[in-house]
Amino acid sequence: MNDIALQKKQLRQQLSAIRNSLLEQLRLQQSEEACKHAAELIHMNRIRSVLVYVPFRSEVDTWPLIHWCWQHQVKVLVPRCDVATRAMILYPLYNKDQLRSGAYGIMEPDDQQLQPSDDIPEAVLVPGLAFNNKGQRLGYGGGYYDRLYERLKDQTVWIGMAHEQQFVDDIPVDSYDIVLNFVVSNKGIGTFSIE
Ligand SMILES: Nc1nc2c(c(=O)[nH]1)N(C=O)[C@@H](CNc1ccc(C(=O)N[C@@H](CCC(=O)O)C(=O)O)cc1)CN2
Ligand SMILES: Nc1ncnc2c1ncn2[C@@H]1O[C@H](COP(=O)(O)OP(=O)(O)OP(=O)(O)O)[C@@H](O)[C@H]1O
Repeated sequence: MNDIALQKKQLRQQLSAIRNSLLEQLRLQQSEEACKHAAELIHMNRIRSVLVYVPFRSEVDTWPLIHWCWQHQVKVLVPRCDVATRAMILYPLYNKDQLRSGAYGIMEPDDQQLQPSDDIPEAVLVPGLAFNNKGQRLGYGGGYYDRLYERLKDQTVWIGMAHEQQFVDDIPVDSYDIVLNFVVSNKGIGTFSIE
């Protein structure tokens, strides 16, 4: 394992422990606040479609934002993992019943009920373990969002979703890692690298 890979692994362990230690009530309250800020950002930028992750483990809970999007005619897309190629396939989601348990135990679009979409979302909400104020981010190591980044890069707005406890100064990065345009947390909206 190279140096950066090792550093990523250590930071993952450290930050999963921090995120998992947040009490449920605090996590939900912070998620509500982060979703409110994300909705402001979507509204201000007149974004009409968003790729939203379905939360698992102790991630920022995105359900309040999904409901907000449905109420405000913002199209919601959710990803399904193709584990063999580590690609994500995007599906429009209209209600909760269109999800079923999928790869890694994450709720995914049920392909018996839904058709994949070729739509390019105008924004992508990115989950993660650690974020910093340069727009860098550390995920679980599957490279799923990095591959999507390679595919969509400048065609969409990249928004990290964080609990305030997930901010760190330095994140080890490789050349293929996402650079986020915004990181939204319960504390508000952080902006980076906007051309
Ligand atoms: N809600 C949500 N959906 C998502 C992601 C995410 O981070 N959050 N992903 C973002 O990419 C993808 C799933 N990626 C994942 C990658 C690895 C593991 C996982 O369980 N990894 C093991 C460690 C494996 C190892 O170190 O070899 C673990 O954490 O125990 C889970 C999800 C796609 N969907
Ligand atoms: N664009 C890409 N094309 C092919 N492989 C890639 C690409 N981006 C990343 N990878 C591979 O994916 C693996 C995981 O990368 P990394 O550790 O940065 O994941 P991560 O960003 O934490 O995970 P995720 O995006 O799933 O949350 C690495 O082995 C890397 O080589």
